[in-house]
Amino acid sequence: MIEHTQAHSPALSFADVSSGYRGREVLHGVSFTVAEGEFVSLIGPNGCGKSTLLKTAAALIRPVSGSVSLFGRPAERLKAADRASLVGVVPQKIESPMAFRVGELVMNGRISSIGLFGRPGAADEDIVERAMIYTDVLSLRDRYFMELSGGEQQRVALAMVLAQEPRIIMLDESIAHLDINHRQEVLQILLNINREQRITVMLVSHDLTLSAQLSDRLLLLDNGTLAADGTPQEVLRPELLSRIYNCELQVRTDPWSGELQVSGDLVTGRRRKALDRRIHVVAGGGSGIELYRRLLIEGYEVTTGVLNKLDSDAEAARALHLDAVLEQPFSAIGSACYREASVMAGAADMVVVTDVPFGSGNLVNLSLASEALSAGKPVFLAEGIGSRDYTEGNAAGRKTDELLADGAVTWSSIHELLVHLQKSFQSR
Ligand SMILES: Nc1ncnc2c1ncn2[C@@H]1O[C@H](COP(=O)(O)OP(=O)(O)OP(=O)(O)O)[C@@H](O)[C@H]1O
Repeated sequence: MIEHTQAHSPALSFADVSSGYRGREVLHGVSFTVAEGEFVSLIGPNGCGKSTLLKTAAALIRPVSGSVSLFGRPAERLKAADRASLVGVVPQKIESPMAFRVGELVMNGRISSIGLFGRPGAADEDIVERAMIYTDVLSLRDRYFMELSGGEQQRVALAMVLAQEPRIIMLDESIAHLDINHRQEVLQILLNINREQRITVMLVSHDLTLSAQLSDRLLLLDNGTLAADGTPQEVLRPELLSRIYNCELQVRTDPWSGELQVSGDLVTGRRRKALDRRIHVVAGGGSGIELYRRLLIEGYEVTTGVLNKLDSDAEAARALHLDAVLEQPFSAIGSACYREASVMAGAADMVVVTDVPFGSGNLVNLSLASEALSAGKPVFLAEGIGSRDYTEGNAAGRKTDELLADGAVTWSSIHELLVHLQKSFQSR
């Protein structure tokens, strides 16, 4: 253990940290502290910045602004050996030179203590052996690391970090490849060293139920900002999770254990029943792709148009086998295509307008929404059409105001839209 760490400083502290990669800021002004001895899980959707946060915490990435400290010491000023005695990281992807055998690699965990050119003593050998026994990799000692399975590699990486004897261990989805037996064992090891030796643990996990079960506290990241920081009860709120993960999620309390369980809706029957619900989507410029995908996954029939040929939404509609009305490339929508789309939208149960920009060429598509409202069909408009209005005299904005006055409803995320659609169908 190194000297000079502050007695009562947090194990990890982020103060207004922005960080990322060359030309790409991923974390934006993140602040939190982790007390020594806490077990914290870092959760959030793919790409929200969890690994980047871990790398920044372990001083592998230097923040663009703000400061990171480990046990009261500025992370960027720590020497490599000091850092290794404070932080051990089990990464998501493990890279190791081909020629390393497992035993040598785990012994590498001791380098910060014995020095690069020092010889391991009996105590080091014992620590390494213990770490390998704990993680069940002793029998792999003479195998080459790169020849091991994903789960075996993860256990060796954990053995190396345990041999390092750091004061905080960070694991980046490191249990994802483990079978259930080894997963339980690894989690138990982490819990034991956390409870018995007050080693701080920070775990990145996509398993929200498991995170709640293990952790004192959860940090929820959303798009590089901290959306919530609190106990599992405080953070695992269905509305918050559904908004951030952009899908419908439920949180239940297990009546026997009192533990929180997070789940989504899955249709698990052998044959999914067609919903027999048709949505016409007014899109363009790529604004429809994600919506088409989500509506199809939810079981809706989807039609779309009028789009221009070669538009990315038109390409997506073709790839997804959607019925679509297509105008010539780079041309204003003509009356023949409009009439065709009007028939198509007339056959749908509801009309959805995406956050497509409107100009004089596609303004007429908004009339599909007016027609649907006149026919008594629900219409859902992406928020902010007025701010993407490139028509003369703000025609799209004015048309939107009319649609809203006539009963159209706005949506700001696909998840919110899906909830609207479901409610509308239920109330019909
Ligand atoms: N080396 C890199 N260079 C440039 N961009 C990167 C690099 N590593 C990650 N990114 C980008 O930074 C963003 C955040 O990535 P990060 O790996 O931190 O997310 P994550 O929350 O850990 O995701 P996941 O749950 O999918 O593992 C992503 O958009 C990713 O593409």
